[in-house]
Amino acid sequence: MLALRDIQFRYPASDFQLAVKHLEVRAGEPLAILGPSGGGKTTILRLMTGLLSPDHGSVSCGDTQFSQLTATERRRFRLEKIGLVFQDFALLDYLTVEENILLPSQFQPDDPTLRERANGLAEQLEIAPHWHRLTGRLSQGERQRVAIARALVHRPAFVFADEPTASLDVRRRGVVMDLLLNYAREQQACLVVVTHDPELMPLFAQQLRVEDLTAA
Ligand SMILES: Nc1ncnc2c1ncn2[C@@H]1O[C@H](COP(=O)(O)OP(=O)(O)OP(=O)(O)O)[C@@H](O)[C@H]1O
Repeated sequence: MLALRDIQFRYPASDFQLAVKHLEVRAGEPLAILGPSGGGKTTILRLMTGLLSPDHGSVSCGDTQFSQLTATERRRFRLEKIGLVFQDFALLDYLTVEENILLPSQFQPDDPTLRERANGLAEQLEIAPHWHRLTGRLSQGERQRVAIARALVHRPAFVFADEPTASLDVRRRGVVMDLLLNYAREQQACLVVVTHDPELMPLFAQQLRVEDLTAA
């Protein structure tokens, strides 16, 4: 379970602030984060993943509370337990699709099934034909799907995706959402998705509107 308690956050030298009294995301009960541009969706995702630290309150992923970890321990926790799809994908564009998908899992204990799983995800996400191409030479939609494969390949217990369908056509939006939701259900993972897409709302057990957080 992901839990946020009594969170207050403000960027240094900025008026923007967030407050979250209490929020829980359980396995199998995916959360959608909604709100206007600049409303704080990415900020709350960064708080949930330990990339930002709140000024007050606690964020826990399972038994792990980020504030009790050193910076190195947080990085390791993210590598092992979290799958993160960034809004700008955060790919290394001088590497191939294969290298981008498998890179984060290089730092984990040897898992002989990883390559097979990476191949399977590439097939499902329809990026297998690009396997040996540099991601810098792919379209935005193709790059977005590489980022999704990379986020899921190591079977993380927590998955966070920032507008993971923003660059995709309608059919592939469906493919990606099915993949994320099925993954969360089958692996009993916690899933949080930032989205602007109202059509996706019925797919989520919970919804969080950032407008409700900034007023506090
Ligand atoms: N590093 C930063 N320092 C100061 N202010 C920031 C920083 N990053 C974001 N902000 C501000 O915080 C607010 C929330 O930004 P955030 O990126 O969380 O919004 P968002 O809802 O994800 O927006 P979008 O839908 O456009 O991606 C914005 O007003 C933004 O300008």
